[in-house]
Amino acid sequence: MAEQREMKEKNPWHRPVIICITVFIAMGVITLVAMAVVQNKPLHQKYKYGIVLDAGSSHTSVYIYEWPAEKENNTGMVRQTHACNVKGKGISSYAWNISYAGMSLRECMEEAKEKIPVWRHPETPVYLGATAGMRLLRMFNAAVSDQVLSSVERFLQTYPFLYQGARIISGQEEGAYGWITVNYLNGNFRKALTTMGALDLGGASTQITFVSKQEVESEENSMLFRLYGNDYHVYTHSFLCYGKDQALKLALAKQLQTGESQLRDPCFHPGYIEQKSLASSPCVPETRPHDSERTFTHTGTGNASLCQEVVKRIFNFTHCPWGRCSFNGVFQPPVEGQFGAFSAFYFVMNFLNLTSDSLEQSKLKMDHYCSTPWAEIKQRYPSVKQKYLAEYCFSGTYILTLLENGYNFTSENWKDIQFIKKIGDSDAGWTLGYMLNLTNMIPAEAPDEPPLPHGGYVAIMVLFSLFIFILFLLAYKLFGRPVCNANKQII
Ligand SMILES: O=P(O)(O)OP(=O)(O)OP(=O)(O)OC[C@H]1O[C@@H](n2cnc3c(O)ncnc32)[C@H](O)[C@@H]1O
Ligand SMILES: [Ca+2]
Repeated sequence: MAEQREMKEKNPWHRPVIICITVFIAMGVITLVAMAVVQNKPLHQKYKYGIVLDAGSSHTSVYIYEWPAEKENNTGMVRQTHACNVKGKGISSYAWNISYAGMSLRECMEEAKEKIPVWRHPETPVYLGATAGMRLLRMFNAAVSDQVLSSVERFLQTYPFLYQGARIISGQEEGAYGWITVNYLNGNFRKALTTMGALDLGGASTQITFVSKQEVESEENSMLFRLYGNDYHVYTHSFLCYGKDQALKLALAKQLQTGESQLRDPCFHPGYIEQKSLASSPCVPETRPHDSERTFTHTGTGNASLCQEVVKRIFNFTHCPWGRCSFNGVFQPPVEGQFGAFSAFYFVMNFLNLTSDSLEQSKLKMDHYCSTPWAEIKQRYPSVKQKYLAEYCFSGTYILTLLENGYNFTSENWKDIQFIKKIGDSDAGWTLGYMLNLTNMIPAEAPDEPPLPHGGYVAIMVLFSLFIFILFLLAYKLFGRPVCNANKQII
């Protein structure tokens, strides 16, 4: 019994004071950890929004982007939350029906109003950028292109958003913003990784943009960006009239040069026959404004190698005033690194199932595809829009020729081209880069970041608190003598 009492007296856990102290320490540790968690927990996510309208030559798309409000200046935070395709053709097609240009955007803008919380509307910027279709219209008739822009401007101003302007962006901007988009979405700027080039094929123009270690001989093709503390010397060029719709017009015009009204075309399937007219375009010298439209009977013969010969004729590979050129006398350093190829590069290569083939395999597949009778193609793909379907043989051949003979990709570096539509949730294209630039969301210098991420900070707090607690207990066990015990002995 006496032994038991002695053990009880020696065992500090039986004393209320010790129990109280221990409970207080435990509560202190819990409070410390809880405070660290609460203090550093991200606040309830509040998002900000931005709207960009891509007024392309073939159609307009409305993109909504969002980013956490409190992380406005952190890169990698902006993502696309919604995309809406405007019904009908691009705004340049309203040249003779101007008042409807703005109205055509109604459905998609109403959708944007619903998707973005009402209280954010007044601070949500809206930008409209028009590309090659409007560049061509401006060349064709500058007054009319101004009126079309005014029509969309007036319409967009009727919305409760923060209207930031509607303008025709330059080919250089289009290329550069596409490059910014793909590298931003891949996190290449943030991590200071090697960047990837961007290839965009639209309806009326095409862009090539990449970082080159070699000197860019022509000033108009050279751009310097300082992003996130690093300098990027970028080569970019936009070929107006070399989008896939205008390239087809160029190819038809070349073949129709002989003045015949019958066109036997190797770029269309055997059995394909249509009455067509070559609508006027500033891209095709033979059909300058006011020329009467040329009507002809378009018959397919389906031969990919002959088609490639036709396509090659729309490029000038001989004239080059620089050290080296792509085509039409345009300077281009040798392609280097990985490339992301999007828009029609993706639509067409994806349809033809060529996104992971070698250059040689792709050519063989094109031979087979182009020679397939039109009736069989229609039967095989009943749900595909007939205009696209009829043109895939031409478009595929055009893409292979543009990449190999135009930009000088080879069998060796063909695998460096990735045909992409989206990166994460966001479409590859110039719009995101445009908005990031106009809202200053990619800083020139890397902002200071906390040395530890939130999770790491909390984990370290917890571990240290536990460590101190255990140390305290150990110290007590080894050296501690309760004060009340000593008092008892004196009495
Ligand atoms: O950049 P610009 O030249 O102004 O043109 P755009 O912005 O209107 O051009 P897109 O990238 O939207 O489309 C490029 C072309 O691809 C066509 N296209 C779109 N979807 C397609 C699909 O699924 N299959 C084949 N072609 C398609 C479209 O009609 C255009 O001719
Ligand atoms: Ca485009």
